[in-house]
Amino acid sequence: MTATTPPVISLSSPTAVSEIASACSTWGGFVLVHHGLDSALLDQVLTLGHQFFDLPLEIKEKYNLQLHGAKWRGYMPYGGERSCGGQQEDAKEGLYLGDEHPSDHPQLGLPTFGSNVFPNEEIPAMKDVYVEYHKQMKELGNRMMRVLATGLELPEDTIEQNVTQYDPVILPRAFSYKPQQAEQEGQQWGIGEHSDYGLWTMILTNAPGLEFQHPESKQWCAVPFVPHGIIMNVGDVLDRLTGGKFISPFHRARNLSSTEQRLSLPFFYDPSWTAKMTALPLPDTQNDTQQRVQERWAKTKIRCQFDGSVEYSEFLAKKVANVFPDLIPEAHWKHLQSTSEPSTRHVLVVETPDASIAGKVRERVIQFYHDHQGHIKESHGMKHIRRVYEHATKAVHAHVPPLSSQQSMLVLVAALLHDVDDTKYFPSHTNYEHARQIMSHVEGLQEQQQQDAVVELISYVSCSQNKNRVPPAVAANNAYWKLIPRYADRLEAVGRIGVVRCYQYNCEKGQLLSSENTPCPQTEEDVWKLATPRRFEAYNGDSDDMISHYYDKLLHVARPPPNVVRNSYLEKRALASSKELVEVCLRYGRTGVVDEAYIRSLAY
Ligand SMILES: O=C(O)CCC(=O)C(=O)O
Ligand SMILES: [Fe+2]
Repeated sequence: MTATTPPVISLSSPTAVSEIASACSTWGGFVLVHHGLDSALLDQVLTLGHQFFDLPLEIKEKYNLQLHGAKWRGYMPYGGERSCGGQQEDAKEGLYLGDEHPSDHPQLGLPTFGSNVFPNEEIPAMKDVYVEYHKQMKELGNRMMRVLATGLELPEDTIEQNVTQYDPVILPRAFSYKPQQAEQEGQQWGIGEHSDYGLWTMILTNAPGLEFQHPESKQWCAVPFVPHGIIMNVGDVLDRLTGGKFISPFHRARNLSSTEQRLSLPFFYDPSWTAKMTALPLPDTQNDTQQRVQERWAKTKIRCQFDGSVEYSEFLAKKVANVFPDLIPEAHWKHLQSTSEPSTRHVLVVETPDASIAGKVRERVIQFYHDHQGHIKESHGMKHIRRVYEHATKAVHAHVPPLSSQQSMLVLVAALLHDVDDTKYFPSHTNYEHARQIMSHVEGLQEQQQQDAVVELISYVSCSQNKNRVPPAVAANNAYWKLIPRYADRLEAVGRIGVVRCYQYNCEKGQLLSSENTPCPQTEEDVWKLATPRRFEAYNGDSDDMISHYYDKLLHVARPPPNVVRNSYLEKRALASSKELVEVCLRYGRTGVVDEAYIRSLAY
C-alpha cells in the first residue's frame, strides 16, 4: 500500500539516506525537517518577502525584471507566468533572484549571471538576509547532493564532481500567491500542473497549498505543511540522470486562503553552467516500469540524450530562448532543436542590454512603454515594437546589396520609434516630439540632421498617409531600404491576428460582414485580381462591410507589390501573412457566406 502523502523526513535521523532515496523513487519528493537552517532566519526571509509584495505596485514596477536584461532578476508582475498549458495566467507575482555575482565575474553577461535586484531603498534589510539565506540553502543543496549520491550507492561526491561541479546554477524565487477570489469560479492555481525542469528544488513556504501527483496512482495529494520544513523534489534533469530511478513529480500549487497571501520560495538548484549531461553510472536496476518512465519523459521538455554530448548551458539556452530572444538569436539555438523545447512557463520577454546606438534607443523605448502603461493599449505597446524590430533586423540582414552600418542603424531606430508619437494617443504631436526627445538622449543621434534622417523613415510608415506609394525621395535615389520599417510594421497588422481583429471590430460595431455585392472568387488569383491598387488608393478609412475591407485595405497591407518592397525577407513573410485573408475570401467565394467558425478558430 502506498502512503497517502509524501513523507516528512528528519535529516538527523540515522536512516535519513535510505528514507530520502525511497521517497525520491516513490513520490519524487518529501518534506525535510531538522535540516540545520536557523528558524529565525527562515522567519525573517518570510517576513521580508511579505514586506516586498505589500509594496505599492508602482514601487515594485521599478524593479521589473524586464528592465534588467539577461541576468533574469527582478520583479515579475501578475501575468508573467503561465503554467496551465499557456492559456491562463498564474495567480501569483514574484521576485526572481540568483547568486550575487561580482562585477568581474567571468560569466557576466550570460543568461542568469549577474547581481540581484533588491528594493534597497524601501526594504534595506532584505538584501543581507536573502544573501545569507541563499548561501545556507546552497550549502543544504550541496549536502543533499551527497545524500542523494549515497542513496544511489555511488561515491558521495559523484554528483558534485560531475553535475554541479561544486558550482551549481541557483535560481531562487519568491512568489506571492493571490488569495482565492470568491467571485471567480473554480480554483485559481498559482502554478498549474508541471514538473520542474532542473536538478533539485527546495521550497520554503508559509502555508499549505502544494500538491504532488502520486506517480503510480495518479492521485493528487496534499504535501504536508510543516512550519520551517523545506519541501524538496526531484527535477526532470535528475530523473534523466538516474535513468528514471528518481522521479520528477508532477505538482501544482494554489493559495487555499481567501484572505491571506501565500508565500512560496522555491530554490532551484541546477547543474553547473558547463556540466555535460551524462547519465550517472548506475546498475541497470529500474524501480519504475520502463513504460512509465518513457511516458513521464515524453511529457517533459527535455529532448537531448544524456550521453555527454550536451552541456547544461546549451540545454538552458534553448529552454530560455524565447525569454531572451536577442541574446540567444535563433541561429544559435536552431541546432539545439533536439535538446529541449522552449519554456512556455515564462511569458515575459527580457530585453538584453546592447551598447550599439539602436541598443541604447531600445532601452529608452522599453522605459517609454513602461512609463505609458495604461495609456497605450497593449497591442500597440512594447510587444508590438519588439516584433517589428525583429522583422526589421531580419530584413536588414536579408537586404541586397548589404546596407551600411549607418543605414542599418537608421532602419532599426525608426522601427523602434515608429509608434511613440502615435496620433491615437498623442493627438497634439505634429513633429515626432517623443521620437526626437528619446533620440536627444542617445549619443550619435543628438544632431538635428540624424534625427531628421530617422524621422523621414518613420514618416513613411503610416498606412493611411502612405498606402503603398513610393515616396519621391526613395524612388529618385533607389533607396527602397527606407521602406523597411513600413513593411516590418505591416506584417504585424495582418495574418491570423489581423483576420480576428477585423472580425471582432465589425461585430462590436454591428457592421455587416458581407453584402449582396460581395464578389465570389474561385481561385487565389481571382482574390488578388479583385484587390486592385486603385481600390486601396480610393480607400478613405471606411469600408462597406468586413470582406470589402479586405479588398480595400487588408490584402494590400498583407501583400504589397514586390517592386515596392524589394526585400526577400519581407516578401516571404508578407506572402505567409496573407494566407488566412485569402482563405476567408475563398471560403466566401465557395459558399456565399462568411465562415465565422473558421475565423474564430484562428483566435486560438
Ligand atoms: O508554491 C509551491 O509550493 C510550489 C512552486 C513550484 O512548484 C514552482 O515554482 O515550480
Ligand atoms: Fe515546481
